[in-house]
Amino acid sequence: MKKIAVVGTGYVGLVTGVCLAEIGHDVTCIDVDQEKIDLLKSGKSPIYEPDIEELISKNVASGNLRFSLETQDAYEVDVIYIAVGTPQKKDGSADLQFVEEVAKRIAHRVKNDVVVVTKSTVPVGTNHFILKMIQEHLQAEVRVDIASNPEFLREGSAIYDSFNGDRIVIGVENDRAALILEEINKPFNIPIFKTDIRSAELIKYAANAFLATKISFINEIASICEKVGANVEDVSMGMGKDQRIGSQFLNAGIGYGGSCFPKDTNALLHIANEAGYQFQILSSVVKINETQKSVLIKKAKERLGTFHGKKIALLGLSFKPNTDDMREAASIDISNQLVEEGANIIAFDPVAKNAAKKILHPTIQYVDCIKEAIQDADAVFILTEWKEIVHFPITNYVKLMKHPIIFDGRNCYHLEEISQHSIDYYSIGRTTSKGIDR
Ligand SMILES: NC(=O)c1ccc[n+]([C@@H]2O[C@H](COP(=O)([O-])OP(=O)(O)OC[C@H]3O[C@@H](n4cnc5c(N)ncnc54)[C@H](O)[C@@H]3O)[C@@H](O)[C@H]2O)c1
Ligand SMILES: O=c1ccn([C@@H]2O[C@H](COP(=O)(O)OP(=O)(O)O[C@H]3O[C@H](CO)[C@@H](O)[C@H](O)[C@H]3O)[C@@H](O)[C@H]2O)c(=O)[nH]1
Repeated sequence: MKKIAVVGTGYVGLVTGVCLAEIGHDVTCIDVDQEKIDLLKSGKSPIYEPDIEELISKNVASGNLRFSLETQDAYEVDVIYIAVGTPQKKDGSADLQFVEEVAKRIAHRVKNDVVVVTKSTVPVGTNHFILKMIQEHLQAEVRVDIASNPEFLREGSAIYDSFNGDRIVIGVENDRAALILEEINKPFNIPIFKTDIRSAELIKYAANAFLATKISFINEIASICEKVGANVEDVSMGMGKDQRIGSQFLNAGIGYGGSCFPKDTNALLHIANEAGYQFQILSSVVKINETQKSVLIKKAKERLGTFHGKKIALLGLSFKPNTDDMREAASIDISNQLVEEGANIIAFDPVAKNAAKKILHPTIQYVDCIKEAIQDADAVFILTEWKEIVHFPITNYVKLMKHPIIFDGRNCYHLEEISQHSIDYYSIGRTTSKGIDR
């Protein structure tokens, strides 16, 4: 059992802290955000993530887990994980201000030997920059080792992913740090891949960029499918059955969003550029994703002519299901454009309503059920494949809408089923269904 501090209690820090406590470590989760710490102390999670509140209660009760504002005591540990944000700067590079701040605070606070582990996604060279910052500001005579331990969890299945990951990557430069990291992670029973620090840092960006590439690739195949009358779902299925390709991350849609792919692809382009290399594939991946965000609007404009005065229902607002995260969600650009062109928007999301209210246009109305959203709507846009939307009976669109027109950005419904109903149905990379009586 190790005494661990996790600095930053966002999606990654909170999940990391909770899971490390669950496997028996003594964990203090630290944040500078008083509101978050107060909420966590009351047993509530500031983020929506399946199973997290149960694990928080269980581990707080067992004494393995506690939450703290930034104090001296909180740093009296063997290992400190850095899990603060590394958002995108205007030039596309990663903003390291929070990481730098934490490094300085560690230097001022630590009183015993520690290993500083970076979980945040950071450009190559950042772990060494962190060590330099700590050494420059260190107040006590202690040994500080560093390790890169990039995180691969997905939002919405973060706890599951932490216990079922394909690998744990550890970048180290000495045996002491390697041994401590191996010991900490052993109970997860996940293969550990040990490498040097710079490679570990790059693995994270390369993995996200590759997944983003798969998505942009299938989105381009979807556009070709629409032109040649093929079905992207079958193409994707047929490709994915080849184990060298793999079936995951080949779902065509309205592009990737979220807190990671958009910022990490741009950061990697910046890293490559700084190193004097033009990463051409990745530049295209990013451009294709930008274009993909507008395909639904384009289809809708062709069908409806104008959005002015139209009642449009948006189903699903978060960047993907099972999360309340709105960062880089497709709903942001799409709703902004619809509002700008005079549409009246009624929105439904089973979880992200409150998060959406903070960033979407104030004229948008929110409702708590799909039926209410689509009642008398001129058109429906499906932006997130929440199970509530996927399993919503198709007959309800016919019963409740004036003249059912659906623009589905996530291919939620089977074409065969939808074609049994009087619905105009436009999806991605599949033929348009005009319904039985048209
Ligand atoms: N969200 C994901 O799914 C995911 C997955 C893998 C990796 N990552 C990476 O992990 C990092 C964190 O991402 P996130 O989504 O958890 O971020 P987040 O914005 O949800 O959380 C960051 C937290 O750090 C806190 N913080 C900032 N400065 C601090 C300081 N000086 N001391 C203590 N706390 C401080 C903030 O208050 C916030 O609670 C990023 O580098 C991200 O790229 C994220
Ligand atoms: O076949 C697919 C798969 C995903 N997406 C979209 O891609 C985005 C990202 O999805 P996902 O990867 O499931 O979510 P994240 O939580 O952002 O997780 C990614 O980003 C994290 C942060 O770096 C990494 O840790 C994870 O491994 C990586 O999957 C979402 O908008 C999805 O709708 C598609 O369009 N098609």
